[in-house]
Amino acid sequence: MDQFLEYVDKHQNDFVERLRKAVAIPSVSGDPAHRPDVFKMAEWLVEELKSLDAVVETRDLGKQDFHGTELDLPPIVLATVGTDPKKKTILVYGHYDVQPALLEDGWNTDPFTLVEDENNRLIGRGSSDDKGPVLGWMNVVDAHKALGLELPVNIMFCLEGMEESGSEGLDAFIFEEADKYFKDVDAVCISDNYWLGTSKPCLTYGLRGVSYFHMKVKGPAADLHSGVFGGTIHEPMTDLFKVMSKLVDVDGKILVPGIYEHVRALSDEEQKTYDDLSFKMEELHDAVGSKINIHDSIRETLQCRWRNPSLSIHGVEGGFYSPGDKTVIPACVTGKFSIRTVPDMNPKEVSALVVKFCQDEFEKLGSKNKLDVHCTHDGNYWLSSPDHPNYVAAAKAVETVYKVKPDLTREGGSIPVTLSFQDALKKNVLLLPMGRGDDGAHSINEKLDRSNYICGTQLLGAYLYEVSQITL
Ligand SMILES: C[C@H](N)C(=O)N[C@@H](Cc1c[nH]cn1)C(=O)O
Ligand SMILES: [Zn+2]
Ligand SMILES: [Zn+2]
Repeated sequence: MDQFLEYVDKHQNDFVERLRKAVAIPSVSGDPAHRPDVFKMAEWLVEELKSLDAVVETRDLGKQDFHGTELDLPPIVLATVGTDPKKKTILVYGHYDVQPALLEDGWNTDPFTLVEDENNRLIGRGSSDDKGPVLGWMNVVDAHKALGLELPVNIMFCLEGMEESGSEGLDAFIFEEADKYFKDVDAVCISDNYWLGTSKPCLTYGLRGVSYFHMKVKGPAADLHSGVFGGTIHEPMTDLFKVMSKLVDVDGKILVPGIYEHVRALSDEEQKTYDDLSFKMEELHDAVGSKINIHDSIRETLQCRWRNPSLSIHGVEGGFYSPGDKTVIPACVTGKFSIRTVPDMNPKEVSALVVKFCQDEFEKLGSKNKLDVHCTHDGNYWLSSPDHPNYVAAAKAVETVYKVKPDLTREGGSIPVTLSFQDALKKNVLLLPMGRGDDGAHSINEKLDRSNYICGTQLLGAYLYEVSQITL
């Protein structure tokens, strides 16, 4: 393992170049205009994996209905490095699509040009979520190939291009392939989340689920002049804002009746898991870039992030948003919001409660406009245990590379495929993040510190050595 660790350290710049090439492909899955780039990213990965002597194949997932338009779904990239029956097989999952990013959103540099700043932060969309970690696994294979070293395990890659847009088609694929492509898998490792703070690595054993909603209000046949029609018609945007304002209060409490009914009560045992975490309020302030926290204690803040549901309002499609003062009445507007779900909430029940509440609130307005509200995608929460040998192996790897014991964390974000792998393969799934809590995933100026990318590559490799030695 020492040879490998040393090689990674010495070849940092080669690995940064690999990340530069990946970031340069704007593989935004949520934007149909970028769909060809998502395909380009898949092709780039295929070539890169082949150059590492992996046996690579792609699987077509069919079509997506994108608001009435048919789009091709990007392929699943599958790759295998090694098939030695005497070795364990570790399945690594990651995604090659990214969130949207525009310079005018407030980025300091072009989001799809990797820039290293004076603090050795590698800035670019997808650097942390999730191109850096995906390339981290490839760097491990690369280092072994260059050194002529045998990998301690067989590695299987499963890379998707729709994670940021609901992972359409992936669940069915995993269940279908559980006894086929994935039949030899011994354990799963996913590097697609973040440390709690900025200084200490963590192992993550829980995720929130997510249910995403679109609420469309339409009335006039086309956008109208507000001077001519203002005050004479029911306005879609006014109706939308009225209903949206009923969803959540300023302290984050969700106002949809019944939504908290199945939220699991906090046990004494769970209470203890919030002690001794290396996270300070200042780190939260730094990550947010402001002191707008609802709760003053770390304990409450983390409970709200990890084990309580939350509702966030994301945006409005169809409204006027450009600079200047356009006096328009938008004809059709769609409000977008999501609920992060937790044990023991049920996505179908959540959806039914939300839809009924919005319809009831709209009804109360007495508007003649039309409302359509529905859940566009959902994914369940996931909760495991950090006691499994897969986690023990990862904790040893953290100690080898970082000389500290990792924090044991849950995550407020969602990776619905985690639960699918666990249920379909009946194997343990570990979340082993590479990036820091202040990386700004989904935000402007997303970054991955060079040290996290390089030590993260070492960590993923060290984990493979440790897991090869342990009885799972
Ligand atoms: C935690 C992971 N890196 C992530 O960002 N997941 C997304 C998944 C998602 C679901 N709908 C849209 N994106 C997230 O938690 O928002
Ligand atoms: Zn991600
Ligand atoms: Zn993401």
